[in-house]
Amino acid sequence: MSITLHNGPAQTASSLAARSFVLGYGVLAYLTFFGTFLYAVGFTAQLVVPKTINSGATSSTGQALMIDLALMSLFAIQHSGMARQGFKKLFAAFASPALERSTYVLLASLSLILLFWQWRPITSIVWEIGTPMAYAAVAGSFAGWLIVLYSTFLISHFELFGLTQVVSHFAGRLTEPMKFRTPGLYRLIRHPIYLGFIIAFWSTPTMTFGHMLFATVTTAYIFVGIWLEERDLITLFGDQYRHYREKVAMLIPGLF
Ligand SMILES: C[S@@+](CC[C@H](N)C(=O)[O-])C[C@H]1O[C@@H](n2cnc3c(N)ncnc32)[C@H](O)[C@@H]1O
Repeated sequence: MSITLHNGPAQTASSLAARSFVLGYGVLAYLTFFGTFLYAVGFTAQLVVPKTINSGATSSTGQALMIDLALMSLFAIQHSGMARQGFKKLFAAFASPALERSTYVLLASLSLILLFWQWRPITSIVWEIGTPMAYAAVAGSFAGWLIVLYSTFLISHFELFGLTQVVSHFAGRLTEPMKFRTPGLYRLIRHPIYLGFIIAFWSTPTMTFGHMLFATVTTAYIFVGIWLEERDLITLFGDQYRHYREKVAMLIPGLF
């Protein structure tokens, strides 16, 4: 639900220009996210895109390890830091809150683009699966990406990526804070988006050391992200989230 702001009949040209800027910025951020998402599929599955997790400039294993860990750390710091309520309050003191989610999405996408561009491959093989199981592994990875995308729609895709906020701002309405939702997969597990990522990153017919480093660090980061996110969700939704956490598994129904 949204609330209409009473701007009066004489909306000035400058306020229209400001609202158009916010809208354009949000659309640009969304398109950057969507392009980055599609590239991420190709990057990890090594399909279609020019630079993948197993290609690009080669360096010594030690150097590659340091560069890749630095790139993943940069993403983690940006992604987790800006997602916290404290940062959101700080942002609102300096800029329109309508821009907050889009800025978060834009900077997360840019740090991922940097990672894709500068990622150093480490191509020693950890496992290699022959056909027909190789096809199953590729299908598993695509299933993971589909779970991610589908789940974003379950909890409000366009709000998650900032478009709802900038469209509401353009229309002169205040958007209400994001609601707590538990449709579909969210009735089975609390974090289907993160589960989708884990499946997408680990399900591969050829696991190189570099790919395994990426999958291991991102999986560990997801567990830290869950801990931080659930702390915020309890602050925001209190007992509603506590009861949900008691009843619904984190990632695997019936296990944990
Ligand atoms: C990248 S999404 C990941 C959501 C969830 N952890 C998952 O893996 O499906 C992170 C955002 O979703 C929000 N969120 C998490 N669970 C939610 C729910 N059940 N309903 C609405 N928003 C949720 C968090 O507050 C956060 O802003």
